[in-house]
Amino acid sequence: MELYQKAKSHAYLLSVKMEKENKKSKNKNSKDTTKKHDTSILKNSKFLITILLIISGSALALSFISYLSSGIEDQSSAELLTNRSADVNNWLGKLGAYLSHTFIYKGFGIASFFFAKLLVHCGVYAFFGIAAKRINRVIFWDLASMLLISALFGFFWNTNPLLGGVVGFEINQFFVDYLGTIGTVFLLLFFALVFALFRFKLSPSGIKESLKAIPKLFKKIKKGDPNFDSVNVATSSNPSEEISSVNEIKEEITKSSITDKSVKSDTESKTNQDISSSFILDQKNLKPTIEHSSEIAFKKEAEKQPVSTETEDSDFVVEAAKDEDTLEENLAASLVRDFGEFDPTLELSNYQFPSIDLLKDYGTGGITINQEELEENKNNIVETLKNYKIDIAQIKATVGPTVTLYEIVPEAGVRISKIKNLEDDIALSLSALGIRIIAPIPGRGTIGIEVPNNKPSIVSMRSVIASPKFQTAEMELPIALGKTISNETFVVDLAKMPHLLMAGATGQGKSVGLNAVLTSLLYKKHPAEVKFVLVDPKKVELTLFNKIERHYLAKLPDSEDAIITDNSKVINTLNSLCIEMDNRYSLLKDAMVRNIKEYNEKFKQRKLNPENGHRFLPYIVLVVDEFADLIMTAGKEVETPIARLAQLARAIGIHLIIATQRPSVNVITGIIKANFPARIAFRVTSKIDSRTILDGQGADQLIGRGDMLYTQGNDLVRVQCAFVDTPEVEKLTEYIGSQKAYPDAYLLPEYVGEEGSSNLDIDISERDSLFRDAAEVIVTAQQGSASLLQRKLKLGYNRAGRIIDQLEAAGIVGPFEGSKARSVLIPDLIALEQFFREEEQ
Ligand SMILES: Nc1ncnc2c1ncn2[C@@H]1O[C@H](COP(=O)(O)OP(=O)(O)OP(=O)(O)O)[C@@H](O)[C@H]1O
Repeated sequence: MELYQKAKSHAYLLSVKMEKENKKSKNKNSKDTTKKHDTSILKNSKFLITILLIISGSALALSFISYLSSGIEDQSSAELLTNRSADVNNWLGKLGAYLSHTFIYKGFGIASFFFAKLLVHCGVYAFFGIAAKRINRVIFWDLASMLLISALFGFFWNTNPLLGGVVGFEINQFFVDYLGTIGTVFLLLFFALVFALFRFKLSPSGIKESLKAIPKLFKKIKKGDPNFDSVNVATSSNPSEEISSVNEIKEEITKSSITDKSVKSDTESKTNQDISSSFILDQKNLKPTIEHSSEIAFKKEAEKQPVSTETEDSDFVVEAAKDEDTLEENLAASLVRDFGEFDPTLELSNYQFPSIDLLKDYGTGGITINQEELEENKNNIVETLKNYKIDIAQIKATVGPTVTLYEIVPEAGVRISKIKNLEDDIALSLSALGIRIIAPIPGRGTIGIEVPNNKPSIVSMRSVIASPKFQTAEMELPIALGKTISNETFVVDLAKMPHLLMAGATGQGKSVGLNAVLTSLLYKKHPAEVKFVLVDPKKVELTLFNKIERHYLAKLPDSEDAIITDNSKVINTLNSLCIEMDNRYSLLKDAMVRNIKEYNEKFKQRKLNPENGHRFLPYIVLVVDEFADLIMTAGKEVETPIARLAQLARAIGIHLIIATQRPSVNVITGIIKANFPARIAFRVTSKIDSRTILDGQGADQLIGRGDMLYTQGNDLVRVQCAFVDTPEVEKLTEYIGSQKAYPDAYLLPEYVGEEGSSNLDIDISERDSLFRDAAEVIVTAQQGSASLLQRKLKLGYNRAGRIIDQLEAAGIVGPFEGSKARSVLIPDLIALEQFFREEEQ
């Protein structure tokens, strides 16, 4: 029975999904028909423009040729554009003569051909829909060529005004006036060199290589190397040389093929001859330009096509297998070249990171050292130890924001455990709370006694955010937790932790700690890079973050608030995160990478196709403010997904931060503890609690108000947590919230839990209050779909799904039918009325 119900709920889910997709495609279709008309007009006009460009470019080239051949004759008539009866020689009439005269004589000389070429080039590019970037490149280089060639002709061949045009002449006059003739020569040569270097991407090493290649080329020609292909020839500098050498090679190749394959049939040698003759014909057009080299490559491709040879036996056809085409250039590389790397922040490219001024400066500026206090404490420590016959060789104090560390080196022969046992006695003599003895301090060879300062100073969030250590941190998810005992900013990477457990008695600074974590991430990460899932059973602690919902928060598709305060919704969110985790793992598997960092890197380099479901993956940080409360109300239902996420989510960028007041073993269970190596302990009330959270004592000796111990599996570090007050968080979230945001919060995958599953034996008394209305909607529309109910009755997904199940149980709609909507078993409203009346009897 259970199985049947499960299968049914699954099938039902599918139907709802299909329904949605159908709806989407329908919407799309109706939009398409309205848009179709517009797009066809657009396409036609685009096509007309491209044709116009090609035709006008070709016409311009023809008129230039005609102008150059009939030349000077038309110069005067060109002035007579208004005179209809005037005779002109230009093939394109008066307009052709006028344009040619303007471009060639008054303009750029024969370099004006570049203009005609430019028109044709742009037309062809636009026709094939080649990226605007490449068209811009062509325009730039053609205009630059025009100017340079015009200037060169204007200077070196200034006897004929048609070569350089007025522009070439004027440019040179200008330079000659200011630089003299020799200066102008150098300048022009310099420009020509710069042009050659950038246009043809020549480099000194490239030129050297080409020079070196020349002797090899000759050797190959002499040997008649059949592998020597025409593309190599195209790079040689002298075109006439190329043509003759290519012909030589062809002869060589034909000769060798004849001698090698003398046994071949006549028909075959005929084919060879055909191919070689077409090859030679091709080489006639060969000039050392890029266009020609690609033409040759194209010919070669053509030669690769299957060649079917008919032998004497007409039934026997020999077909050579076609070679596979190879991609000349890596697709991803060409995409990156054309569009640049993918930028995840592009959608909110104007997003301004919050400035440090939003945070309050608590005016402490640093630590105030109280010499008297230091001296007194030192004497007390030395004296107390002396009372127990422990002599000290050396003592040193390091003043931190809340505690001072006294490092002592005992005389030789003193047992360390002896000092450790004196913890309470030292505390008594210093009459201070929270004395902690670290014996020995790992790696220092000393014993540490931490004594709280009389006047602790507040570590402001502002000071830690502004610290170079945080600002320059090269971490994925840097968190500035506070300052260590030696007053150094303490920055950790949440991505490395990979999950964080926070515990401490009430009022000891957990909420401030969570705010410090979130603030750090807000200062360092763009909204596209990190998303928060906030669970706040206390309902008041994290509400301020509501303002940044559409920037930084993630939520379930059907939930209204992004911040989850209702424990029953947490279960759905956690399960949804598990689905997101599974989805991300399959994306990673598909991309053949091991973690989110590599995946995003690959995605940025456009190596992953968004059409295959790939997308930029932001980090997801799940924050639970009161975990004990969750465990109390939901128990295993919460523990299982949390444990799953904790075990597996590290590689795919989901990190958990869990805070709890009660670090007892039934809250922080073994399975959770095992997966949370990074832990923060604020002050706790008992040694047992300290042991639960830190696997050792120490947390019970803290002094509270943000004094904490941090461990990542090995050493304990005492840190004073940075303090960030509610008004500061409010300012910060207001600043971010006032900026342009995404249309919605980041949507997690849909999850329908137990409550959404169907139960066919639904009791009439348990029917939804909208059951009757829903039945009417369904019968009127004759379509049994949950999304219809959602729309018409403005219901949430789960409730609509439940009503559909009840309708099925009542026999109003049929069972789930895959992609189709469920059939409606009652034909009209009258029959429905009848149905209800019968049911009531
Ligand atoms: N890092 C800190 N520096 C200075 N004072 C602090 C710091 N952290 C906390 N405090 C003080 O302690 C008070 C209580 O802190 P907080 O609200 O974070 O405790 P909590 O552990 O979240 O308590 P609860 O579990 O009852 O919510 C704060 O109002 C503040 O005055």
